Amino acid sequence: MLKVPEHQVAGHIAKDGKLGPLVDDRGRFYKPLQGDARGENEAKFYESFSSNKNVPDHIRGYFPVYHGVQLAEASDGSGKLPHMVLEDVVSGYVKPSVMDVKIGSRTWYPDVSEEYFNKCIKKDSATTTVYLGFRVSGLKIFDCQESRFWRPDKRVVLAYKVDGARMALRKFVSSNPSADSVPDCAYASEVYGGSNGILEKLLELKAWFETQTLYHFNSCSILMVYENESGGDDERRAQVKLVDFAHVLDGNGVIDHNFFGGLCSFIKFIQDILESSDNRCENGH
Ligand SMILES: O=P(O)(O)O[C@@H]1[C@@H](OP(=O)(O)O)[C@H](OP(=O)(O)O)[C@H](O)[C@H](OP(=O)(O)O)[C@H]1OP(=O)(O)O
Ligand SMILES: Nc1ncnc2c1ncn2[C@@H]1O[C@H](COP(=O)(O)OP(=O)(O)O)[C@@H](O)[C@H]1O
Repeated sequence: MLKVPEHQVAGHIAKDGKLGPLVDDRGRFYKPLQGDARGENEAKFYESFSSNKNVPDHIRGYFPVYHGVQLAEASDGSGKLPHMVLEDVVSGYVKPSVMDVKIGSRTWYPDVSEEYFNKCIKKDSATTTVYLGFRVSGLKIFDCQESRFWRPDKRVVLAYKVDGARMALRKFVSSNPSADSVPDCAYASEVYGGSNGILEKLLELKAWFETQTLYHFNSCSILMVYENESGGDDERRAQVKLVDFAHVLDGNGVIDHNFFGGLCSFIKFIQDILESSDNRCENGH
């Protein structure tokens, strides 16, 4: 039986009779193909990527595993529709904190319709996309002090300016994300830092983007996840995955400078948070 994902933070959501993704209880995420070119384009990307021998193995891990397209009962009650069957990135997490960050200083790309171009330009300038090369698209953080999830309204998230984006990235690794007080960044060193942390993963991705010319990842997001349930091994299981390939184009031998630049800018924000939280620990507060 498919159900609405509990931890989806952005994009089209399967509620109020709308079309959106579903999950099963075996770790799979079913993303419906939208009735326009977007769905087909994304499925085409997954097909191409899965069989592309030029993608290094260590880079594949940054993408959800693709299990093909299957007919499934759509969330909007319209009957059976084709869905891309993907690895559910948050399955197996008990209390995941999740954040979706759309990378790039523009979401439009050559040859889009004037209508789409105008829509993108408007959103890109109203958010931090143009200025920072990324924008926070959605987040849901487990507040360990309050023992509940905290999720700001979508309109609030899309209104973040530079300080808002920085604050969200600090809150993401804090034990007090919903408080009005300063986020404590209590988990920065475990989640962003360390050899299994998010920064290391982003740097590995960056190294690939320095030279890869296979694809241009327009309007694509980095999904960050980690666990808040304290298990025996204290493992945060921090993950970085790229999602949303509805607007990916062939790279045609050209570097994806839009994604690469945004990724570098994003990395700098994470490094700054790590540095400032390290200094706080060293100073004893
Ligand atoms: O429908 P909206 O206004 O929520 O916009 C969607 C965006 O949500 P946002 O408001 O930026 O959080 C959404 O952004 P996210 O995936 O949420 O970052 C997409 O841009 C989506 O367009 P597409 O599927 O990428 O072509 C956008 O969908 P379309 O409006 O293009 O269908
Ligand atoms: N493979 C996945 N596993 C788990 N969650 C996912 C996966 N893909 C997407 N999501 C969730 O769905 C949200 C929207 O995904 P996205 O592919 O951007 O959809 P849309 O095309 O509707 O914008 C993401 O922010 C994330 O929360």
